[in-house]
Amino acid sequence: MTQTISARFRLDYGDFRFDADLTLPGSGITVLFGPSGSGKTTLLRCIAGLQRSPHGFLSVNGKIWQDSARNIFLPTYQRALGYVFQEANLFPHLNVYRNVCFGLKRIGKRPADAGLDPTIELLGIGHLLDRMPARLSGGERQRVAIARALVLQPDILLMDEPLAALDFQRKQEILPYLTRLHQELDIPVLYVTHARQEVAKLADHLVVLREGRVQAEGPLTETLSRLDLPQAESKQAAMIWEGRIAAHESDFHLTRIDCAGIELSMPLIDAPVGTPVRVQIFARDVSVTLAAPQATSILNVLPATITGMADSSNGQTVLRLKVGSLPLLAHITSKSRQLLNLQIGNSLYAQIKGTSILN
Ligand SMILES: Nc1ncnc2c1ncn2[C@@H]1O[C@H](COP(=O)(O)OP(=O)(O)OP(=O)(O)O)[C@@H](O)[C@H]1O
Repeated sequence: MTQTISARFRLDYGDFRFDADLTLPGSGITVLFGPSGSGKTTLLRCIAGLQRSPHGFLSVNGKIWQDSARNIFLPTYQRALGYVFQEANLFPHLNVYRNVCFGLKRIGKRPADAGLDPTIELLGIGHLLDRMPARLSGGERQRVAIARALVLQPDILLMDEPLAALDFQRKQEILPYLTRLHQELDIPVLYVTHARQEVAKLADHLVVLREGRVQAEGPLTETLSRLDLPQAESKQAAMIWEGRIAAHESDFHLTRIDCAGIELSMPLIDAPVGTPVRVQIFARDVSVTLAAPQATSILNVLPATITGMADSSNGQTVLRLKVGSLPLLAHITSKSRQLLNLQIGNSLYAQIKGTSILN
């Protein structure tokens, strides 16, 4: 069976035209990113069959859900999908347990057969089963909504800004559950967000939409390191590295992590050695030096090679570096680039302040 999602949709709303042709991984989290009105929800709605693209094709891990050329269009209820919205939309008159089990009757499954217990455990809602929705926090409500979608054992999970309605604190509470979901779920998840923290924590694959078209698409680090996209120049430009906790230096409140053989020092992470982590390194926090500094306060000085360079009109240059096998972006002034006479292929050192790296 082909473990991919093939989606081709063309839609005309008059002022807005949506035209996308995507082949996405059949597992992991694909984040749909893009400005307001770029077509992220439209894409999810086409996948769900809530919006019918007259010229469309959709297959999800080998199952054809739409093929306009052959006049195939499965209505939403025949598509094995879970859809989680910004608002949890729980039934107010049913307790958590009955909300979670609500859709099971329709698909003819009993709770035990639907893998209810692991889902409840995964989302940490076991202690809430008797509660009514009015007595749940926003984050708990969303966890229930995700559980309700997952017990249906869908072939794909669609999540449209599931954290957008939550305040900062609630977001921080729910993110670890989504990270677990990410590690344990083997169905594909399409996840719409505007929030870079969610991209950093959750994305395996990134689709950047702009004005109804796919501007870029690919594995996370590959896409984030593309210099031809406006995001490379933005103040928020960052690279995500995956690694494991190698050691703690508790006296200094530091943790050392190992990312594909590269060791980084960063602020203490409260988790055991060996725990997988994702760290975010902002391009604005990376500087370069041609010679290894002798005495520096900067803890992370990493041998690197320049693999790409782009000057912007505002006197800034974006460098794409390779550190071992990992890509890294650095924002420097175009003046520094000129003074150091930097060229593609040069070897140098990337310097990253330990305190600037985010977990
Ligand atoms: N049913 C519809 N009829 C006409 N236009 C529509 C319809 N649905 C969406 N649009 C238009 O399509 C465009 C894309 O909308 P969509 O909701 O997909 O964007 P989005 O990227 O999800 O935006 P946001 O981040 O604000 O949620 C918008 O210009 C919107 O006004």
